Amino acid sequence: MRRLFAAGVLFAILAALCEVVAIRLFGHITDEVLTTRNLGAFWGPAFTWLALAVLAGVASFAGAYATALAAERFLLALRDRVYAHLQTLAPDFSEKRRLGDLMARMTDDIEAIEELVGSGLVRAITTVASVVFFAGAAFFIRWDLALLTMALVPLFLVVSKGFTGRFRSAAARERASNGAMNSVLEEGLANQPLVQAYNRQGAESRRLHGEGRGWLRANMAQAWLAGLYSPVMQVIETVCLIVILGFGAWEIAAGRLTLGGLLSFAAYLALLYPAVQGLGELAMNVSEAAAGSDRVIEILGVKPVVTDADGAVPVGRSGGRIVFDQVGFAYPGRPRPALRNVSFTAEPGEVVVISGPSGAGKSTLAKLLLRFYDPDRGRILLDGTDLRGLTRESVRENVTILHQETMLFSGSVRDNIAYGRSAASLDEVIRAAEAAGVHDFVKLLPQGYDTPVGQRGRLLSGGQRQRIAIARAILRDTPVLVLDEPMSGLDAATAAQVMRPLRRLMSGRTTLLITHDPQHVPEGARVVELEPIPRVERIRLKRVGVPSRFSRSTAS
Ligand SMILES: Nc1ncnc2c1ncn2[C@@H]1O[C@H](COP(=O)(O)OP(=O)(O)OP(=O)(O)O)[C@@H](O)[C@H]1O
Repeated sequence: MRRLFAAGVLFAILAALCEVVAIRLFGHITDEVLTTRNLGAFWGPAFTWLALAVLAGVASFAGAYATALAAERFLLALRDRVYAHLQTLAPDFSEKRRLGDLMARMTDDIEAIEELVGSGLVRAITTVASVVFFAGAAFFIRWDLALLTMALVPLFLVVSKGFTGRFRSAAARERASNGAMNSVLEEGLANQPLVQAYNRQGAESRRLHGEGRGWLRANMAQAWLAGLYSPVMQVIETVCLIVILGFGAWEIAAGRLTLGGLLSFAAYLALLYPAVQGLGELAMNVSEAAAGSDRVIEILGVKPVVTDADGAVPVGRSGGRIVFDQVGFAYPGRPRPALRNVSFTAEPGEVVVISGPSGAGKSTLAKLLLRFYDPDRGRILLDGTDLRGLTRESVRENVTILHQETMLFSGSVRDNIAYGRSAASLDEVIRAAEAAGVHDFVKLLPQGYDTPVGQRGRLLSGGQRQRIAIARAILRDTPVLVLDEPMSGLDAATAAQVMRPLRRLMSGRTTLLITHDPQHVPEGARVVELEPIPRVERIRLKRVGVPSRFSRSTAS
């Protein structure tokens, strides 16, 4: 990639050099052919000029192509990297943020970084090189005239600096508005059934309009600055050219300069000033890019709360013995613990029911088992080994979770069932589907297992989605299973339909069944009852030193 960018720079410099020589030839033709009316001296320089023009064309094409290719590759690699980083953060990270805004960062704002360190840098180098060449050539013709010209260059830079600061703040507002607008769109479309059922279409449109107006204002501030920049620069440029021409005319009259010399000098200036102006514009582009890249760098700067320890080892297929040993945990930045002093053991193949009222920490317990977080106190053991000593990937290879809300991708039924084992054959998928009670309704779908399930599986019923998730879990076949309220949102009849495949799924696996509904507690299963930690209790306990009444574990 670096080589491609370097090739882009070299080709662009070659094209600029060709222009320098071409202008010199133009001066030569003016003095040797036009002024002297000697047509015989025309052809040599004319053909050289033509050859230079072709060479410049090829070089500029090759430069543009190499830069674009490098830029696109850079973008691809960067997007992959940011996405991979996002996937190392606990899912709560995305849940706390607005999805549309995150998506804007992953698309438009990532392009901004490329502008900054890729094609922007190439343009900066080539523009600086052009300035040096054209200025050098002008010096070569008449150093004193060139010096006069150079004296005016700082004027360009001062003016462009004034523009750049304002442009940057407008660009930052524009990036933020873009993210906000995307969020409103994403939320409004994802929650469309709610929006329409609650007659909130107008309110949602107004929200979008409100964010859109912010975006419009920020864009107009940028357009105003960009629009004003060129005319201001052009006026300064014209003043410079007039001064130079006037001075040059005087020099010609005095016989110290040829007409060809003055014309080439003016031609160099005609290229030099736009190049200097280009530097100013580049500064504005960089400001815009910096505003976007700040937003991406912010994501890259977030460290995952859990990483693999240095000596972490992968665990193979475990026997499935789970021990929670005096586990305590508070979410980062939350003073109040979500779990305190939780202890229980789940033997291989055993079903342990995790019960307790809403907010007691049941789902948090599942997150700790999957190592989205590590406990602040105590340990969680898998087959006797602390999870912290195992790689996260291998722990998750042993645990399958069925979330409260069924998550499906927009692919086919088959893709969704095979999500945890993409190499599974159709036969294996069908076997899992049969065990999960999916096969019967899939047979009736228009394209069978290839039928698309729609965005998040919305083309299926809640019970069907749930059973597809069960088939997915059956196919994944891990020794440990976590069922997080598997019946929530299902009516009694559908819950009954789901119950049988669930039992099949649970058989032979260590299962943590999270539920607060006693109806779904299998007979004979042990129950670990979690109680929420009241806000005041923590303070009282600290003062009087009463042991926690939190864990009423029946086990270990
Ligand atoms: N990502 C988070 N950041 C901060 N606090 C959180 C987060 N997730 C949950 N909590 C808090 O932790 C506590 C336990 O939440 P958890 O989701 O584990 O409860 P739960 O028992 O599963 O509840 P429910 O039965 O309603 O699903 C709650 O007080 C909740 O507000």
